[in-house]
Amino acid sequence: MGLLFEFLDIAPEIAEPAHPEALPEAIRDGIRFEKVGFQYPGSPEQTLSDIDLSIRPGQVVALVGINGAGKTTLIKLLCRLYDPVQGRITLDGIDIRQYSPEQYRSLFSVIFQDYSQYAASVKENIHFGDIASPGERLSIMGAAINAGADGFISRLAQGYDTPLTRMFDEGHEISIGQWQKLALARAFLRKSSFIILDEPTSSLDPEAEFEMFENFRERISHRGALMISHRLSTVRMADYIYVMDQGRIVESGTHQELIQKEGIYYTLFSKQAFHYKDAEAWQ
Ligand SMILES: Nc1ncnc2c1ncn2[C@@H]1O[C@H](COP(=O)(O)OP(=O)(O)OP(=O)(O)O)[C@@H](O)[C@H]1O
Repeated sequence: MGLLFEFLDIAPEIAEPAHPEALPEAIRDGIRFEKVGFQYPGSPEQTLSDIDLSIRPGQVVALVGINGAGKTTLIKLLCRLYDPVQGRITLDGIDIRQYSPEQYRSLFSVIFQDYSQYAASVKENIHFGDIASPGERLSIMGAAINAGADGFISRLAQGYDTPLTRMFDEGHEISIGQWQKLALARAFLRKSSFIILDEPTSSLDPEAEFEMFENFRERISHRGALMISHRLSTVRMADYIYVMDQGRIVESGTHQELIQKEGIYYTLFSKQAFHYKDAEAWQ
């Protein structure tokens, strides 16, 4: 089933439309959530309410909020692992329930916090999960460069052929941050239209995080990106930020707009900004 399901062992019932729409060849407007509500089957309460959100091609969108706010649930609906109970989600104006679920999901590369680590070579760790045909694949090295992984890979004794983990006699252990970069390279390798990152930088030190997101917008090119992060330094480089609380979007805007508002976003990140000692964080 590809990269998307690497991390998810759930497969709820999702209906296949009788006459599916063809996916757009090039995405123009992107994804829109329109007044979306959701309740997990068997759950007594609504997990998402009244969600309005959009992700356009080439745009980096961030989702922030305290634990349990509903961020991962929103991603599950975005990737059509569940359908809304109210409202709708559209891709270029068409309800996503009108597309074949499998084709629709192929638009997404998702990296969750507990991304996979394969006891295999660096090269194999990047191209596992690639469901595109060989002719369609971007080069493994290109994807690694895009993910900021090429530097450490080229310093390994056998470069891209280096076996990873000590399960091999000559296997190398790499750091969590380096595994994270390989997961990002895996996402870049696929010709997906959207990259979804759920806490992508939790294990990265500030320097590695800076490398990973330096010129990120240019590196995603025409793709749309949605990231969940608890780190101000990651979130503030997004084009647009949604703040969630108890299943609702309670604030949205650019970093600057949200700081000026002095609301929930401001409160969430004020302690972190103090640690950054970085005046820019507040601009
Ligand atoms: N499969 C499920 N069935 C029922 N309730 C669920 C399920 N998964 C999550 N929930 C509930 O939905 C709410 C939102 O959870 P979700 O994981 O979307 O939050 P989150 O904002 O991503 O949190 P975190 O920052 O901790 O990852 C929580 O109250 C959670 O307990």
